Amino acid sequence: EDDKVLHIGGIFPIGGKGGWQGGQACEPAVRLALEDVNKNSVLSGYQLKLHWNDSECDPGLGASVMYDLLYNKPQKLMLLAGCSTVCTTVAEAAKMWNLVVLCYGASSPALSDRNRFPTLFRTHPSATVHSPTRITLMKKFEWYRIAILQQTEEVFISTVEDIETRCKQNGIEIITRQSFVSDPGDAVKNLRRQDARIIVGLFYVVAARKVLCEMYKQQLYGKAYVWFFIGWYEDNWFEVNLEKEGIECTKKEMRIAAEGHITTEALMWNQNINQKTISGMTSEDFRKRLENVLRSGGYAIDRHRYPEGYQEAPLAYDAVWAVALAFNKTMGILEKQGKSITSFNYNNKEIADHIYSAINSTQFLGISGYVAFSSQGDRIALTQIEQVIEGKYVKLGYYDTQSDNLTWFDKEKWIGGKVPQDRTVIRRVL
Ligand SMILES: CC1(C)CO[C@@H](CC(=O)O)CN1
Repeated sequence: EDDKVLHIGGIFPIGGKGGWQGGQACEPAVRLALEDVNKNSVLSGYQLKLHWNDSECDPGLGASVMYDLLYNKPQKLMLLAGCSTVCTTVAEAAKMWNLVVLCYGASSPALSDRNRFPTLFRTHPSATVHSPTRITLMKKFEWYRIAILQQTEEVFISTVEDIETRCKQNGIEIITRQSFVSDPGDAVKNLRRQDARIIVGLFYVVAARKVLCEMYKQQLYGKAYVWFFIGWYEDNWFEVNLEKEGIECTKKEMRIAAEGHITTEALMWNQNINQKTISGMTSEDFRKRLENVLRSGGYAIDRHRYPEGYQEAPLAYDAVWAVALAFNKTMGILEKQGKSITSFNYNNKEIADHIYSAINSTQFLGISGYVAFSSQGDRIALTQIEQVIEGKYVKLGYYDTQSDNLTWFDKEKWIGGKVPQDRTVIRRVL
């Protein structure tokens, strides 16, 4: 009967053009999670039911979807959302309805602000999760003089602020910070003028192709340079869409410029592919189930035509488990007080606080690896380091920020046969 059902709202970026349409794979992943949670009776007899709509990754449309969900019965106990812009809008408003918001696809560092977003949690790591990894590598290879090249987008601006803070704490000098809106030509020229050798690049993949071609044209690549790029571009990003995007370099030139660059990214799929997670599935089991659901949704998976959000799908799947485990914990506590979670309403801060503290302390092994939240609601995640060696990405190691532990495979290759230096070394001939 209906009173054994717990209702939640969902806002997925599916249609539209701007930003990230990751709801295409994340909504199917959430469907799988609801199936599993309801089958495994994680909620001791209650069923979890989702009511959702498409935000197109547009904050205005996301807000109207949220109002529809809140002003139409049944009452929702919390909201799932994706895209940083939509999560910013939804999470800032949700506190007025005493709703926890769980974001499965939001990387913006700005969302770690508990004053603006008091009820926000995210299974998607903040973009700042790369920073301690980059710093660890700089210290490992003794690079204490670095430069930053960034696209002027909010997510990269707040990421650079985080890098600057950590560089200061670690005695690493940032000799220059160059930014560009869409044409990186002048910014790359300024890097050369300042004799930058170790450069952290922060931009979306279309801008990354423009940077790479500029690097080639201005000879800012090869044995004397180390570039840090973001690791979540598609694997062959530096060889595709060249004509379409008016890139003036050939595939060969792009490969030459790309050789040797290092990437950092947050791990979104549990790397131990035979390890059973809380659902009983391994991450490989999940991959097979997800790909079947996507095929039946019309995606050409076998031709590697994945929908957007495929990479982040485990974050959406695990978000539902986090909600179910938190609700189960909350119901246990409320029952002891002779209360019920179904008596929650948007003005009931007491039950909202129980749900908040239950999520805050929820930890489990999910498809995306160990799931736990920081005091700002951020996902605690591992990062992976790779390097392009002979045109292909090779795993160099993993980094765990929590324990400051670097797992290194000693696979790195330097074009000049030795670790590039962070500055021109004048050899004094005596
Ligand atoms: C790794 C990426 C692509 C970063 O942006 C996220 C979307 C967003 O932050 O709006 C999705 N995942």
